[in-house]
Amino acid sequence: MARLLIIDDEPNLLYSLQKTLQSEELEIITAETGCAGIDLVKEFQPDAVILDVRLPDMSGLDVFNEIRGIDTKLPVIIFTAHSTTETAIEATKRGAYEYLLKPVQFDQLQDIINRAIKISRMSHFPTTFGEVDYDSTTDTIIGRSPAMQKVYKAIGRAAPQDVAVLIQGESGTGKEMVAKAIYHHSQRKDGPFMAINCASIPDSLLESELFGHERGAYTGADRQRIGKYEQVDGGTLFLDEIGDMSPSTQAKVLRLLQDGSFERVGSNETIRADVRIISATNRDLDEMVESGEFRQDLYYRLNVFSIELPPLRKRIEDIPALVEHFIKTAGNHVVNSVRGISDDALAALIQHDWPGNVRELQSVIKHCLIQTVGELITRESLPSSCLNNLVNEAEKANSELTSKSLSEIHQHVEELLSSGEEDLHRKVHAGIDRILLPSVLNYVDGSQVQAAQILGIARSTLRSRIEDLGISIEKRIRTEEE
Ligand SMILES: Nc1ncnc2c1ncn2[C@@H]1O[C@H](COP(=O)(O)OP(=O)(O)OP(=O)(O)O)[C@@H](O)[C@H]1O
Repeated sequence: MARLLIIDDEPNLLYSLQKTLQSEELEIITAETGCAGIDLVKEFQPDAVILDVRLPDMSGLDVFNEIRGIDTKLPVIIFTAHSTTETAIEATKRGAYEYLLKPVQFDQLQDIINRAIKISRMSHFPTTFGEVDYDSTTDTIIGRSPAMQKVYKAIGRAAPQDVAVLIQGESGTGKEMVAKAIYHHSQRKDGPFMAINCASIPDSLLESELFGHERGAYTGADRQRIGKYEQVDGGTLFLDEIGDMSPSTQAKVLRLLQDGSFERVGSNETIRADVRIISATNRDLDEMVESGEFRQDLYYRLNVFSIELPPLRKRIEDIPALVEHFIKTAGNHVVNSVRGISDDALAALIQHDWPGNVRELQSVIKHCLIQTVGELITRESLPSSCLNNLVNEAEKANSELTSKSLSEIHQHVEELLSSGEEDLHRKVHAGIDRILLPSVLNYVDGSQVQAAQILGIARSTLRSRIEDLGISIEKRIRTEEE
């Protein structure tokens, strides 16, 4: 369960925030003074803090500085009134996560809290690979397939070098986990970490989110805003879904990567920041560069080091370990008695093609934990989406049976080859057509129109094959009784 500390001297506000925000996933702790808040940061180690800039015993900025001294990575959301926005802006320049004007809108607050908690967890809890330690708070990348071993080596090589890294792979393959692992194994691991999902923010707001804006820069910009790039100075910025950036944002990000400088939207002042960029995308950037949708120069800058995450269907040997891992970890959220999976259920999971990759497998296991009554996940508790492939497998088996019956043809080809015959294509095809064409024609009572349709060839082709092979057609005339 995540923890949120709210430091505000208005008891009514504390009460209503506690009532509305408290949930099964979020515990709320409150303090009415700066000193009490600082003590709670030490004692409870919250995942995020909401801090009012005006407190009875200390200035908000001093409280913020103290909190930073305890935990540099703890996201602090500042509450401010119009009269104290300067202090809030100053705190954001020093790395506060966000500031919000009172009275706050609940939806906006909820969204910011969720994002802050996510960032807090990403920057506090390391990601490792190899052995899993279920007693610790580390997040482990599971998989020992050769494809994943390559990924681990790449993380090991990329992390200590202070260069841009581009992570590519289909959705749900673990790109965010890899980004986190690179950060935690880098020289900047004690510095700030921020993440922006370029696809989830409307393009008009993305530039402002990244670079900030001046008051009046555009309609609705009623106050200055500090961008994430400025806030994360000295740290690491994870740009997710980079393929979704507009050409104008691409141009600005290119400049950042070239000389580390940028301007807030609506300002001429050039700001410099020292930020390592890790980016990720599930889109084919090579193709986007070719079609002109993505700048080639930016692609080169982002792609100093590249890591490709393989789709799950190409590393099916990792499925048993992932299933075991998700049974153990998803069990923290779902009450169940499941200890393992039956062989036929596991076989079905291995045969599925996993378009949603590891994320899909994770939610399938969660589904199974709810559906399963006993200790083993069985085939009956799998969602139908995982069983579709079994039908396809059965079809494949049927076509394999047919090919077995055609093994005589194979033998015939071998004989023709060893006896030095020529014109093999015509001869072998004639053999097949002598079986195929009469069967189909017989099936449709001699109708060449229907036979051509079933065979998937032109009527004229069918006619000339019939003539070439001298096939006689028995045309049956249907009687009324039939
Ligand atoms: N190898 C792995 N071991 C354990 N868990 C994994 C692994 N790969 C992915 N996951 C889990 O699957 C989910 C999706 O992973 P993640 O968000 O890193 O994928 P992604 O590639 O960034 O997806 P998207 O492109 O949709 O953003 C997460 O819950 C993550 O913990």
